[in-house]
Amino acid sequence: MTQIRLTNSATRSKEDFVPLDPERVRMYVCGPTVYDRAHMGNARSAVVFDTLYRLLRQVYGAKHVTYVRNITDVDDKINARAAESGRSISDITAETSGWYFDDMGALGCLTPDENPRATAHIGGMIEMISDLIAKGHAYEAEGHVLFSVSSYEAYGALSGRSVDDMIAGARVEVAPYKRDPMDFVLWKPSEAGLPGWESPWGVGRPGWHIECSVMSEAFLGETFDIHGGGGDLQFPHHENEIAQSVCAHGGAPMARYWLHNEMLQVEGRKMSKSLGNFFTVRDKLDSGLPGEVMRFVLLSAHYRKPMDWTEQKVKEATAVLDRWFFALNVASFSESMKQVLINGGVWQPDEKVVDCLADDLNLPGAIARLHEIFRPGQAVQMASFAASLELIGLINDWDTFHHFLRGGVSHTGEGDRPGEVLVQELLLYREDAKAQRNYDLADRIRDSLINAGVVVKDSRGGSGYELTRDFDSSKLPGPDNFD
Ligand SMILES: Nc1ncnc2c1ncn2[C@@H]1O[C@H](COP(=O)(O)OP(=O)(O)OP(=O)(O)O)[C@@H](O)[C@H]1O
Ligand SMILES: [Zn+2]
Repeated sequence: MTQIRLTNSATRSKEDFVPLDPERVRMYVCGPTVYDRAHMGNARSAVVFDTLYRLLRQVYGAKHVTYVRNITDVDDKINARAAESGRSISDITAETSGWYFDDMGALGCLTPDENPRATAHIGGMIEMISDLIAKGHAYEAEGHVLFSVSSYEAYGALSGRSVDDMIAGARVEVAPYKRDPMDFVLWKPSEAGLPGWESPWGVGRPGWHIECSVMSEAFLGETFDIHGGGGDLQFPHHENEIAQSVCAHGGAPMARYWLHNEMLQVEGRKMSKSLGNFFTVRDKLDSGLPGEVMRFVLLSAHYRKPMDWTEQKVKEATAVLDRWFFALNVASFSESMKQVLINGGVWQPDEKVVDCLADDLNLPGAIARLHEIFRPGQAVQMASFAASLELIGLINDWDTFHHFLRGGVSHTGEGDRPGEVLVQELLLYREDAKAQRNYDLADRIRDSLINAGVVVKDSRGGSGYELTRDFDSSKLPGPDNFD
């Protein structure tokens, strides 16, 4: 089995990934606060963890991986948006989360196995908060419940900072009801007009951090394998999640591997809603940019390095995908042909691509390898090439594939001649036939190619071809002729 290695923020080192239970690999990722369209920075996080999810499924089997990503649908930014727009909170959160799934889907992200909403877990939050109070890790003050940071010795271990550094470096809200400025809110009172739930501390609503502790436990248990999110969440959000979970669970660790994606930047600063320096995924989709191109741009940098979004990168990604998708030839890799290739054992991602991904999600390396193995017209290689693209989410279904080519991205392949795509299709079809030991069919396909002026070159790795000067595409039969 491929050994995955991951850089664990908690230990600041690259480690062998060993799941607690390989039959049930568990990952939790902090999802969106739903009051606005996702911007390209949010998309980077979603795409990175989607790619990790795909790798885990490849290595451990799709049935053996559980991916949970929450939806924060209770938050003061949502309340503010509702107040200024005159719309109801539930309208806004329902619409925005729908957008999120649509937009991330357009970027080839699989829907996580569980997508819990904070508001469906308020009961669990009240329970965990009561438990933290009972265990002496939290206290009530003026209708608020606060987590007492001094009650948890390891506070700050994830970000590797001392409490003093944290106070200096963060905008810590000083409030009269806090015993210590680092203490953070688990529960706060809600005035009329704001969302509120009955609790032992009066009508109120949860602070942000508690939802992730509660929902990860609900779906993944007290200790699970991977916790992910953007590097901007490492402190204080993840530090606080750990404090809550570890203290509620009698010292059991929360997640064993903490992964953080670096930020998508605009001129050196984090793309963010609050700075206003963002564009949304939807803007780009509406302007006609295919989701595959956006995903490719996002995958082209290492997830632990900051990256800028530039038009040059978009141009390059478009040119590469255009060449790749054209060579993969739309028509021949039909879903049924793919099944044939799968059954014949031909549809397997390239081993070195998998190895690159397993090495702390080295996507630039994986993409370099894809350039290396790109062999238009060589069926077996192209099947493995396509399976590799599928593994990193660049091909999801064949409709997406068609949509990309219809998306007005013109073909830039060098030197292709009319009918050449059909030659490639027929060669692929012949590879299938061989994989199924239907040599009679394979020979008939070869003869028809020779008849049209194609030199078929068989080698151990698959078949290549050359077009002679007499090549006449009108003499080629369609794959259907062989049914
Ligand atoms: N510029 C960025 N680059 C990479 N990931 C980001 C970026 N901005 C936010 N994220 C990540 O996107 C996910 C969803 O975050 P969320 O909806 O809370 O966005 P946000 O942080 O509120 O956005 P903003 O900072 O723009 O207000 C989180 O995992 C967060 O770390
Ligand atoms: Zn979280």
